Amino acid sequence: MIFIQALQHKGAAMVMRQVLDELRQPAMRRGSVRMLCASLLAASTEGIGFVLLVPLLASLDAEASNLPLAGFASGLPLSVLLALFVALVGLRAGAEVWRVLSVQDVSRALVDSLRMNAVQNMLGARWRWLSGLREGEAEALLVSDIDRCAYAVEMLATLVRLALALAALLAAAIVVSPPAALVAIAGGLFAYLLFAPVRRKARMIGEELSARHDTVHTQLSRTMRGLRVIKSFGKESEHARMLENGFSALRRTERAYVGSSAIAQAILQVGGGAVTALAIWVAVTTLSIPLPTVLVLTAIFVRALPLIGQVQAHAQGWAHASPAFESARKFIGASKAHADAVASAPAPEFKSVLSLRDVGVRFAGRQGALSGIDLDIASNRLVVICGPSGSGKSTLADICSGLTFPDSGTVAINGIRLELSMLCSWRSRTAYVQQEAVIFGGTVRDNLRFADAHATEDQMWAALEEAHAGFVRDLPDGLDCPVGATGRELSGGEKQRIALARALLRSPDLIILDEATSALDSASEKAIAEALRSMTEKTTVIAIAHRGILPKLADQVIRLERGGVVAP
Ligand SMILES: Nc1ncnc2c1ncn2[C@@H]1O[C@H](COP(=O)(O)OP(=O)(O)OP(=O)(O)O)[C@@H](O)[C@H]1O
Repeated sequence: MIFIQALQHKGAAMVMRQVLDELRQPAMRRGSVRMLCASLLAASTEGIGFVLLVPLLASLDAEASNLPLAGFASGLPLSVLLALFVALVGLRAGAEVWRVLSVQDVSRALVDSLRMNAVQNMLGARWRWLSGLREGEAEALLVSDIDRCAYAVEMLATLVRLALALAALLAAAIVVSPPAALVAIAGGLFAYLLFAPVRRKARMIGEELSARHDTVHTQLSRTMRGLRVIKSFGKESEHARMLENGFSALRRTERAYVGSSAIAQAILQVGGGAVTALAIWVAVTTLSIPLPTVLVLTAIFVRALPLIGQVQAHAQGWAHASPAFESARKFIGASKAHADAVASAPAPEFKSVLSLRDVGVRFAGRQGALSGIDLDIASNRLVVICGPSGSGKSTLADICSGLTFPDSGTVAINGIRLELSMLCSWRSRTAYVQQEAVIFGGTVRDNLRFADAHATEDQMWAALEEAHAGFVRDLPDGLDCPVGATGRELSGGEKQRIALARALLRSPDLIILDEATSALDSASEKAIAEALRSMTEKTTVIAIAHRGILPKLADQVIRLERGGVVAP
């Protein structure tokens, strides 16, 4: 019955299967078994404790010696019976501690495993799929959704414990008086069915709460990303109002959720109380059960009532948190379905020419981003790609760098066709610098070593000089100056120059710059453009640039319009 309730929301059976699949993994199997054993131990001690009440009453009252179980443990002095009782309570308390710790271990292990699974599959997915992810989608999933999975497991584990405890109490009631226990079961089932609409409403509010959480998360991450634009457009108060509306809608739903949970619990308590009263009335008036038995039964039912209330609360908690499993599994499944090509073959060194023949790229549900591209890019040249926004420049750069594999046509290096299996190897021969230069936390040195873990101090300074990033010498601690999120905030131009130095340290065959000089002043841009020109002695440079000095210095200018090459 408990699980029927827990499984009532849409697709819940599938989610339950997914959770059980996760719990069967070797890292969690032992913890899950420990969790189950502790729950069984706690539940059975509870049931035995109540059954022990019968000989306890029998030892106190001569009338109680007629009870069905009075003979059990007869002859034992009161002190021994009480000591047994205390031992059982102690055992139950110990089992509960063991259970809580096991649940923590399992839920944390599950979160770590899900998160690592999601991260690894995401990092291993094709760029084309990654670039199409909704803004903030992966972060929301990796941080909050996966944390909600731990909560769902805790809810489920508690539901199991409650189910076992209720089963033990029911077994105790059956041992004490089977007819009265049957009346209570029938009454309980009736009350359960009667209050189904209340539970349904509580579940719907739980689902609405999940949706509101997602909305607030998305609004917050969009605001954080757009702070500069919000401020420059003077939209601070408008945005604050939008967030306030989101927060208050969340609060209202949270209140409704708490209220509906409390009401559902209160109704369950009242219904349970009525069922208990009915069972006692039937026991005394119709079944003529002796008063001491009725007392023990009452104690059992009174203990069971709050447990039923807890079942309701935890089933709601599970219904609220378990959809996070579906999201996590869907994300992992999608990343796997878009897994990058396996790196099984080496790509040739770029010695003479990179050729594209009739290359086409089409994103799902869109017109082709590129079509019929025929190009030859000779090695050790400075090549500029230009064209209007959306004409396919970044897509072409992604094809050249091996981040994207064309849907049609071929790419060849020195006449050797680039196969899907060579893509990873080819990528390792290229370096990419994007417009929004990415600087990781840590020091300048850490950022440079990202490209080459064994780069020497001299190599790092040479790359920095070549990228016109001499300003690093003036930073406090130079190469060891903390930068990025954990340290000094660098300007857009400074970041671009460090990103360029990092790319150079990789000694690539091909270096691709996607508007990577856009944040520089004209003097720095000129200096870097000249540096790029001289870099062609050892590498090939492809730069996406709309204007400025780069197209003038280029050996080859490729102009794109609507996904096709046109005359420059
Ligand atoms: N991951 C994606 N999913 C769907 N469509 C995409 C994706 N990436 C690019 N596109 C679409 O492909 C077309 C070419 O995009 P691309 O980014 O290559 O153009 P671009 O010339 O670099 O544009 P811009 O100069 O504005 O950066 C555009 O219509 C774009 O919307």
